[in-house]
Amino acid sequence: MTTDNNSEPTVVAIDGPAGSGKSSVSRAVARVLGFGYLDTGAAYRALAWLVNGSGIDREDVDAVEGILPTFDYTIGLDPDVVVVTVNGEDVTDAIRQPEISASVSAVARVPHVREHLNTLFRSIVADTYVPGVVIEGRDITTVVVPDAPVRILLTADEAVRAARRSLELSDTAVRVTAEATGDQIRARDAADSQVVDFMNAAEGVVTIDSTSLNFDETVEAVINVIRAATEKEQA
Ligand SMILES: Nc1ncnc2c1ncn2[C@@H]1O[C@H](COP(=O)(O)OP(=O)(O)OP(=O)(O)O)[C@@H](O)[C@H]1O
Ligand SMILES: Nc1ccn([C@@H]2O[C@H](COP(=O)(O)O)[C@@H](O)[C@H]2O)c(=O)n1
Repeated sequence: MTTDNNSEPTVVAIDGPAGSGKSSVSRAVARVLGFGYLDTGAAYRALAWLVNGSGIDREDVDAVEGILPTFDYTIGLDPDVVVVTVNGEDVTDAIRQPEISASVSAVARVPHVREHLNTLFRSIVADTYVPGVVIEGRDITTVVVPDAPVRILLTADEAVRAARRSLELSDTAVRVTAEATGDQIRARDAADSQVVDFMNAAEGVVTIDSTSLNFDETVEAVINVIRAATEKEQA
């Protein structure tokens, strides 16, 4: 892929439901293209971690908004090493714990939180020196960078997402059935869908359904969309 060193980074926006492969596929795509990778869900998770640790009631919108000025957040863009810190503390692993997955949607539904984090995401992308950035989440194609040259909705059937996620979890000390994982995915998607639509592609957004694709085929499908869009832009 040709890129101009003096130009803005090529922004690849990817949305999708829980377990659709956004983070793993985006990281792989970023590696292949030499792009940065920005996981926006990590910021919502990190804020939920701070809220939980502060003893704040996460349903208390004023209290959640009130903690934002003390939320000093950093995340790296290197797809090989994603390190997340809050107020200088490394929370990379802590934000992946089940209690954070179960509580993050409450924090993410606060409008002021979303505005605050969206401003942060845009400034991280603007300040980067890499040729491109793959940025993934729930409202990237519609709210964060709706004018991105490449916008993709990555999806897969719910049962397939649950099976993939439960396979991943069964590799760890936590043994979770596909059924229990399916319930968690459904609950989080239902809560998150009340705030943003990531189940239906907005106008101009390309849907990639990986239900019957393996991981490498999905990465290839995303790269093909990026190549087609950037070649069209350069023509
Ligand atoms: N096409 C695919 N074929 C097989 N496995 C896949 C495919 N795409 C993703 N996976 C696997 O599915 C699991 C879930 O993917 P991933 O964590 O990237 O999803 P996600 O959309 O980022 O989820 P969340 O929103 O919950 O963070 C991972 O184990 C990943 O390797
Ligand atoms: N653009 C986004 C990204 C994430 N969220 C919220 O964060 C949660 C965790 O996201 P993961 O991608 O790590 O699963 C997610 O369930 C949403 O509540 C968001 O609102 N917008």
